Amino acid sequence: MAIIKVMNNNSKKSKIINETNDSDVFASCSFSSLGLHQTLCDQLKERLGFEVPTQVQAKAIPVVLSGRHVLVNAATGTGKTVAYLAPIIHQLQSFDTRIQRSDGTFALVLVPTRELCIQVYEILLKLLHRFHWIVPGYIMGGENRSKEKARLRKGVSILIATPGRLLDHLKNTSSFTHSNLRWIVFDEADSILELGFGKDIEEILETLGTRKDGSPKNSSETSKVSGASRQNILLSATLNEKVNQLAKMSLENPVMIGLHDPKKQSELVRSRMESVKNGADGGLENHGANLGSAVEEYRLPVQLLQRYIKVPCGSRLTVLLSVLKHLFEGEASQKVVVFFSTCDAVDFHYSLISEFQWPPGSQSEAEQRPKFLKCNTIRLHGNIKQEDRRSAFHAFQTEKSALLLSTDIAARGLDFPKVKCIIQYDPPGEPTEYVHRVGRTARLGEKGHSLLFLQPIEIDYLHDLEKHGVVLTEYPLLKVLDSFPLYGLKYQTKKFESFEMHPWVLSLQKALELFISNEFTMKKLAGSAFCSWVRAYSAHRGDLKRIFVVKKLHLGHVAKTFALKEQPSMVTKSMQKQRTNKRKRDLKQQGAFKKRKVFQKK
Ligand SMILES: Nc1ncnc2c1ncn2[C@@H]1O[C@H](COP(=O)(O)OP(=O)(O)OP(=O)(O)O)[C@@H](O)[C@H]1O
Repeated sequence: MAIIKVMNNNSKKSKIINETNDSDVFASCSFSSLGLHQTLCDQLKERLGFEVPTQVQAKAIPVVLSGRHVLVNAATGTGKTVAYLAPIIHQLQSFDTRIQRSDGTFALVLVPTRELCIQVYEILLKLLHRFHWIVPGYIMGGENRSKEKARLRKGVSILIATPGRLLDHLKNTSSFTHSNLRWIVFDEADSILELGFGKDIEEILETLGTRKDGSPKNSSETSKVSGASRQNILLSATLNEKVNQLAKMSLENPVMIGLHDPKKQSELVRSRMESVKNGADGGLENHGANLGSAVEEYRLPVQLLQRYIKVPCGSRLTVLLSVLKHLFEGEASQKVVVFFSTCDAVDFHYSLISEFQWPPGSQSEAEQRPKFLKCNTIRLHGNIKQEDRRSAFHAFQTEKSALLLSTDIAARGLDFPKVKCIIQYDPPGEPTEYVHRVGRTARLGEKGHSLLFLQPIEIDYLHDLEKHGVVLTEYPLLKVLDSFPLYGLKYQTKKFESFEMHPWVLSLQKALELFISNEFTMKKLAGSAFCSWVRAYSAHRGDLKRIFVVKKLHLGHVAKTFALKEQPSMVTKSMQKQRTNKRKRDLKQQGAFKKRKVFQKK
């Protein structure tokens, strides 16, 4: 019963991670006492400023050093990256014969996004400063393939990769040596499958010959680490069926770290017993992980203040802008992330925030009027060019005060220092997504707060979160709205039937609509954002369709959230597109295209 033993040991050694004070976040031991080489401990201190390990590092490092397969489940921002990088580096530097570039790749770290790829690579670079013979590298979508090929040909000892690009090189780069591969790490394990990389992962594991038994595919291949078998490591802040799937696919008799609360343990045992009873299993020791199907209780940092804003659809935009204004005017250095459901929505809000001025006035005084929001605004999403994505990511990392508008690209694993507030303007999909999004703040014991926007018709989402032990309180919106001065108008009464009737909201909405209607480019952006937002809303899956019901939306009110006076005709638009396509097809068939070209040349 190795799994249970380890979990019992862990629960004796440490307290639950989600506490606020340092002694609960950090372990009372040193990195060297965990068995790490002194030079590596020095690097952790000098390059990263890490004096002592976090609780999860203290638990995971010895287990990774032992060579067992591991599943680490720990809250966001608890230091999971170093928990696997440090022991891998320790092992690599300790080989009797120094490894060489020509030995190829020893460790592979799979991550779901390009930004996370760069982030892990940068930490790795720092840790390897004094181990120059261990070569770090990364391969990911959007980068130059031939340059990557050249790097792989020369040899990369520790390779960080996104799954699609890795598979591409496994198939097409014959000089990519991986016969010495000893570690495969799945960072943000649940997300890798959620983002649709499932097939790629199966193929990767098949190609690398490491489905569970860990033996290299070709036993005749000489291995630098002969005798040592493959070790697979899975890390995630949330557990769900996807992690279960990946664990079953890749882990053999794993040690579970973080699954130490009694509820999870008994779930694990129960689901194991059921499998045994059904004849599908032989016992706890000999099989892959199974996390059971019970509803998982999420572990969020307790210092995280979680609130929701219940706001009618038509007032969402004005409320968002007001809350942001309140935050940025309240504190000199403020770092906020706002999550949107689509790239178009990010683009629209980015342009709006960058250009909208306040108080409203005539065109002639436009140059003197200040911006409504005085903050450095950055945007990040998948349709931005790779170089711009990279610089946006770095800009938000280094800025002391900034606003990041992003899709879920920024939800997983990204470590932006000092983020104080997370706003989920468009609600997340699965509750796990909620956890990862809010996990960008309140990291490693720091303070942070989060705001979830919900329309009155969506309020049941709170019950879904409650099932996972996540309880939110209501944000004092009225107090915030009342704090804004109105130009020329006075608040008649403090009681409004709905926020839509609040004088501040009314005047701001009017100014926004005027601004959009006068700016052709903005109107176009708003139209595209509206269409993609409705499409994303209707794409909610499974159980969430019960809460996010597109038919219950008043599209006129949705238009108001993009400061449009009326809804753009999505139907007409798509019909027009269909008609144009059909006309083109017909013309092509008749050879009319050619004739027209000849005619034009004349
Ligand atoms: N031992 C340590 N001492 C001080 N700071 C640390 C230590 N370990 C990690 N950190 C810092 O804690 C933060 C969170 O670390 P990391 O990104 O590895 O967390 P994570 O658990 O992987 O989070 P997520 O689940 O969001 O991916 C980072 O800023 C990192 O630099």
